Amino acid sequence: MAHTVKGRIQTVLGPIEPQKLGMTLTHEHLVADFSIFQAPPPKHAPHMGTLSLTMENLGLIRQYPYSLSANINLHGEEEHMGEELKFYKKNGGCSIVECTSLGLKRDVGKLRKISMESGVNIICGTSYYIDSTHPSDMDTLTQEQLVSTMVHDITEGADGTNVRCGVIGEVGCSWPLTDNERKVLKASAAAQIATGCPVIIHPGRHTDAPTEIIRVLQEAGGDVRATVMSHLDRTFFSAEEFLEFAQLGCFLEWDFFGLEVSGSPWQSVKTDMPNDAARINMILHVLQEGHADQVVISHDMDTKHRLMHYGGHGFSHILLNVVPMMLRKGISQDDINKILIDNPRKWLTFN
Ligand SMILES: CC[C@H](C)[C@H](NC(C)=O)C(=O)O
Repeated sequence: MAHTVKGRIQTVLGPIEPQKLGMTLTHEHLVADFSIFQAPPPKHAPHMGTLSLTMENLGLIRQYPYSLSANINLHGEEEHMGEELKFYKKNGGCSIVECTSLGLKRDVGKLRKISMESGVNIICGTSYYIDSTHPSDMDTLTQEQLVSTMVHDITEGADGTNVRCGVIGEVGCSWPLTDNERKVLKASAAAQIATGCPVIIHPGRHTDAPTEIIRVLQEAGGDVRATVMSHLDRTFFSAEEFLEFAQLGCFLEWDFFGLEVSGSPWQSVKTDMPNDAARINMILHVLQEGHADQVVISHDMDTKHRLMHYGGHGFSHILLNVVPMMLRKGISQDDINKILIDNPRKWLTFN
């Protein structure tokens, strides 16, 4: 049967009607390996790389989550992920966009199993992550070959299964953008044109990166209004930067809710990671300037220590802790519904 998903949303269990999507986290990981991000240990704990995830070590791990090799590979956590998603559903959550793309050890068969067991809709991703995770033959792969891989993942199935991808992304970009990442961006735009599938981007760590990426996508014919720019809470640091970028018309994503440690191996001394209150304050400002239809939020769960099983905030953090703080800070329930329900639904519906 022809692949007919126009006007619907493609989950790992098949297409659904948009009104079935419900409350949605737009940038998460359930099955992925982020070992490429292993960071050096702090001087006071030179051997932390081989520690176990225990209560005694949790304080150290929360400060240096990417310095512990056991913390940055989510494979093998499927049972705990299933328990997390059942709790998420119990708290009103309905759907999750799982943004593990090629280069992060995606396994859509495991995602299908987690979705079946938890009752939570999962939307999985295609395209390629950052340059350092590209396949060894990326230099010789043509843009047409990249498009073909993405279109196959969307229309036939990924990883040798019949599980079809419902987003193109997260598409990985470094700073500066490499030639192969530029090729992948153009291929992602072409795959979007060919299938009507939405796009989600991981920008490089520079305030100029998001705008450059949008320009590349637009020049390749991409639909900016069906595109999410991720990680803006670690990329923009002033209201002016957010508001100027919002004029371009894509979705803006704050997706590190629950990460409340000031530092990270990649931030400079001038770009401290915000806490949740600072994220909400900036979102409130963007809403007040008329961009309520462009905001989406998530946790970007990419390490074990953030799971409840290991003493973390879990996938229900936004619903249980962030939403009440948003209301206390003056964000209306209508705008919260836009952020968690309406905007994800508009973004994820195939054109
Ligand atoms: C998986 C995301 C990257 C490790 C990194 N995360 C943070 C918190 O900075 C990023 O590039 O966003």
